[in-house]
Amino acid sequence: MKTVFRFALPYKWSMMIAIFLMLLELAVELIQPLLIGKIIDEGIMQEDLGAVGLWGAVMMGLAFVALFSGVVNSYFASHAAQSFGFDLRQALFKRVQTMSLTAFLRFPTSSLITRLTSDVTLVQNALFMGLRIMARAPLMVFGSLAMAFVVNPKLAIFLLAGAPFLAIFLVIMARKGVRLFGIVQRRLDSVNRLVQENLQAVRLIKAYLRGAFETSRFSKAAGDLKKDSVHAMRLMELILPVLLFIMNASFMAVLWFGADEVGNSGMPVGDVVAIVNYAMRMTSAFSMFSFLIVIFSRAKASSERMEELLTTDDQLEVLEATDNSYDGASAVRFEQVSFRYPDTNEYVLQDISFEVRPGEKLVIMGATGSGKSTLLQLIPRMFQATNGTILVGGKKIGEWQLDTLRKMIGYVPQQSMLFTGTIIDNLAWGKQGASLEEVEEAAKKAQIHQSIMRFTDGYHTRVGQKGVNLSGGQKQRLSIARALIRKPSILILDDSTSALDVKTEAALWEALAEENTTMFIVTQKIQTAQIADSVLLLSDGKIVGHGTHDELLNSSSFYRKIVQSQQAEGVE
Ligand SMILES: Nc1ncnc2c1ncn2[C@@H]1O[C@H](COP(=O)(O)OP(=O)(O)OP(=O)(O)O)[C@@H](O)[C@H]1O
Repeated sequence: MKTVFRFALPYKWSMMIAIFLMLLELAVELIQPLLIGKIIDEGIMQEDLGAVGLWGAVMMGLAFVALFSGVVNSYFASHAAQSFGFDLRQALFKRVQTMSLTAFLRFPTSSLITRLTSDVTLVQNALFMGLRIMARAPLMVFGSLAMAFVVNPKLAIFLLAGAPFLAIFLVIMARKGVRLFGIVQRRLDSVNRLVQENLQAVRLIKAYLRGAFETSRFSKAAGDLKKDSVHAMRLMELILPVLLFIMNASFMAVLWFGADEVGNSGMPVGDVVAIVNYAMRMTSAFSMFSFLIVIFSRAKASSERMEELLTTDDQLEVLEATDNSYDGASAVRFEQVSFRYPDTNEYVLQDISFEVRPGEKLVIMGATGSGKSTLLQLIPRMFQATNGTILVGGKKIGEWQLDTLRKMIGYVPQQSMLFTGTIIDNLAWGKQGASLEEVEEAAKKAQIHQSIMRFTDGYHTRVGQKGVNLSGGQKQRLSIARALIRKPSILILDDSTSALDVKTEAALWEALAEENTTMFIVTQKIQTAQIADSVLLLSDGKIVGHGTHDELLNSSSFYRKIVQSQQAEGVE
């Protein structure tokens, strides 16, 4: 909890004022029964109306102090809790932004969403409730008990008798609560995951008529959430009846023994009334406890989940730079690189060595799952190579500042990803402060300018969520334009031209030829391989051929088979 509640420190003054006012409110409440006792003993029993008036006026005055303290306490408690929640959410979001892909594999997206939404809200509410009433419950219990002893120790002893049972019971329930609410939050992760997947795959689900199947999957996840929530809440609901039972037993003992003492030993009635009043206050404080235990168990479970995210150590290793200059000899060079994904045993890339010189175009081909995307992701250090060395501009990639390295690279992933907003927003996203001219220039090169101009609103056409109102080829070209706007020295196209027709693709290569950009192109199309400077053939994570189209035609049966299969399909 420490890491999470550190974010509350900047609001320590608001919290301290809130706590002070809470204590003031509490002190007033603790004095009230004493005054009731005085009204009875000095006023009613002595038939002294003046004393009733005096103590009554003091009670009213104190009630106003309590009212004022309560209102101002809420003001400061809300400020501290809301600001804490805001800062915590920002910090978590920032953490997610800087997290490596390795860490992303550890935290599924749905779980990240729950952590940034529901978990933050639960902890934020706990802080608010803490500042409003947390200290009240225990202090009210101890304060009432202490005051009861001041008034009449003989009767107060009955109130103390149940305390050890209550304390043990509450500790056990709090521990169980943290565990059970941790499970509830994980169930919420699963529900979020299903909602997210279903919303993303809405077309697929409709096309495959899998709506009913997905609904039943959702019912199962939501049912599990309900079952575990009910289980946790039922257990928590046990707290109040048990507390009330113990308190009522003490209460009865006070009344029974008190009545006896008033009759036989002349104990003042005011003492009994005051002790009964303290017992009632203790009971209400205990019922507050049951509520607080639920809130704090949930908050503890949630803060542990956030802490895991905030403290996960996944910094990419940065090597000491030996030389800052870009030697220009080779744009990218792999030296005996092997890679396996974190927490897996199998190497998906083995002993990969090749070199691409500045401005050259390398085409990577291979069967599905042969490691093409993985290889490309190593260049901008999305993942770190397990063995071997990768050099960019003659320098080990670990020696580059991550920002500098990534600024040099335009990366177009296999799946085009567009954000909700206009086309221009999406393109300018590639480079902060890009001008309209730069956007248009990139769009022209990516062969998408004319399509954009055909839209009624041109560059200001709104793109639906994930680009739902655009064709696959349009999305791909917009993604390429977004990468080109950065004027990258290295352009990585991971099967990003698959939806383009032959003519458009040829026009794209022609436009890109004017740039001195080093290109890595994953494709299945032989036409693209023909215009590349070299072709790298991958099979099961190993290089099985490397050379120009003509060289491979002579040397590689693997390559000839690809060519023949495309000729057979009439692609050439
Ligand atoms: N996050 C991951 N964790 C573990 N293994 C992974 C992960 N991503 C990919 N793999 C495995 O790595 C291997 C190579 O995958 P990769 O996506 O690089 O292949 P690819 O050649 O690009 O395939 P495709 O042409 O189908 O996109 C596959 O066996 C895949 O199962």
